[in-house]
Amino acid sequence: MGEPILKAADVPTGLPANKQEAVVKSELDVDGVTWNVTCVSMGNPHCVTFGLLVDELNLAEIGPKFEHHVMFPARTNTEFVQVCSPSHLKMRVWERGAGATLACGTGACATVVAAVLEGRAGRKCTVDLPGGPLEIEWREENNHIYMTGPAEVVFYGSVAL
Ligand SMILES: N[C@H](CCC[C@H](N)C(=O)O)C(=O)O
Repeated sequence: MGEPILKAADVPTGLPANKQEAVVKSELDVDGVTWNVTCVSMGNPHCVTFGLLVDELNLAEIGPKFEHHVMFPARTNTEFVQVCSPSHLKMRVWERGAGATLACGTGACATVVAAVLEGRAGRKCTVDLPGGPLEIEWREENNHIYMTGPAEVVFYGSVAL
C-alpha cells in the first residue's frame, strides 16, 4: 500500500501539527463536540478517531460532518475505531464521496498507522470491517504498509451496450 504521508499540509488538514509534522490525537470540534483525531494520507485523506463502541455510532449523521469539516480542505475519509486489543481493531468508515461502505483498504491502513502513532496498538493488527477482517502491517524497516485479505467473488453481472 506504500508509505503513509503524515505532514499536515500534505494530508491535507488545517489542524496544526503537534508530533513533528503530523497531527496526532488532536482536538477537532465537530458541531460543539470535541473529538480526538489523527490525520493520515495514504494518497487520499483519512481522519481516524478512537475510543468508541462503533456499533452504537450513528455514522450517517456524524460522517458527513467530518467529511465536509473546514479543517479538511480536500474533504476526508473518516475511520471510527474501537480498540479490542493492541493487535485487534474494529472499524467503521465514512468514505469521502461514497458514505458508509463495507470496507476501505486505505482506511484500514490509515487506522493502524494512527493506532501506532497514538500508542494504542502494535504495527501488525487485524482490522475488522463490516465486510470482514484485513491483516495490516506497517513495517518499521521500510515504512511501507502491507495489507493481506481474501479476494472473493461478490457478484456476476452483465450490461447490454
Ligand atoms: N475504497 C478505497 C478508498 C476510496 C477512498 C475514497 N473515498 C477517497 O475519498 O479517496 C479503498 O478501499 O482504499
